[in-house]
Amino acid sequence: MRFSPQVKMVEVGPRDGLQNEAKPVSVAIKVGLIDRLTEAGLPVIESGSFVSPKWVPQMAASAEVMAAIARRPGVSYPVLAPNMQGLEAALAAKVDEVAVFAAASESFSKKNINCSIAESLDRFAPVAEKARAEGLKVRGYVSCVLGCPYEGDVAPEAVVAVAERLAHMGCYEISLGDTIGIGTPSKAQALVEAVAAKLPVAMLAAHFHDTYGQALANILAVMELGVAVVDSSVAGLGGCPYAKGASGNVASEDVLFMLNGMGIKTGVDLDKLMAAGEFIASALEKRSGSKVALARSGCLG
Ligand SMILES: CC(C)(COP(=O)([O-])OP(=O)([O-])OC[C@H]1O[C@@H](n2cnc3c(N)ncnc32)[C@H](O)[C@@H]1OP(=O)([O-])[O-])[C@@H](O)C(=O)NCCC(=O)NCCSC(=O)C[C@@](C)(O)CC(=O)[O-]
Repeated sequence: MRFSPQVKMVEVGPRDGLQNEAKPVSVAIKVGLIDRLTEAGLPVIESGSFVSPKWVPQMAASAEVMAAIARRPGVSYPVLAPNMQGLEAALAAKVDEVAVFAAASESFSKKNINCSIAESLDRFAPVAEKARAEGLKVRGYVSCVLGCPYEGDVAPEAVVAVAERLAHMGCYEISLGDTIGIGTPSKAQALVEAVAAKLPVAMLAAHFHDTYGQALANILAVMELGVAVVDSSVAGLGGCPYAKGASGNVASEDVLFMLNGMGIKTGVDLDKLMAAGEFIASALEKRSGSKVALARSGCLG
């Protein structure tokens, strides 16, 4: 199959990236980051998470963030909502999209959201129903699609079962999360083939962490099968609080550099994206996790 001529880049840095920061990140910095990402032309910017502040303190001020960002018409600013309480808070914050997040591994589900996979899906169904009734789009995540930090290998059938349930409850897109970044291209392709046997490939997003340096290769591998939605995190921010040692998502700058080089359209401006990456790396006093950013700043070689 030929690559899609256009890829939708879903920026998850302000949520997936920042949720893992040990030191508090101020609302002003989060807003500064999201506004710069909007300026860069990203069509979707996951901007917060209405989860328990005891579980993920870094996302506690998501309502303030949502109130302060400059929302550009046509751009979606989703937030995570694990239950009705989260959805009510998201509705009060006037979000346009929510994401529910399940796992393909029982142990991860328990550690991450304190319930079994089946319980989580039963909990998400009314959340999705109400969100859609309120006019919101609903996205579904499946974590641990290529491996689990507690259980090791995860069978593609386990992922397929969860992805189907999420699709049936009305999720318009299913994001396949390699939470610990352990997948390799042939495994990523086998997974997408298994899910795409049941759901349209146009519904699938690649959400690959870069722990083992495989993310870009895995993205390319699944793009060969028709995947045209890619989640990424500016400056390669993040990890997962419930997957120790997992590094951030693949860096958005690196994904965009690859797509630009292949002539694939995204609508995202690399220079402005790099400016957003520099802003957050400097605010966090960290070196960027993007190879492109390091190369451009002369830090490589
Ligand atoms: C799901 C729960 C809430 C269950 O947590 P629980 O303790 O089982 O919930 P509960 O219903 O028994 O409530 C306990 C307390 O939490 C409060 N609470 C309950 N719900 C909410 C809410 N929505 N917002 C605010 N507060 C909430 C509730 O009010 C109560 O407060 P208390 O009476 O003790 O003061 C908890 O486990 C949780 O918040 N987990 C969050 C986990 C998380 O955010 N993980 C990171 C995101 S997932 C991820 O990163 C993976 C992904 C998506 O990126 C894809 C990939 O890479 O794989």
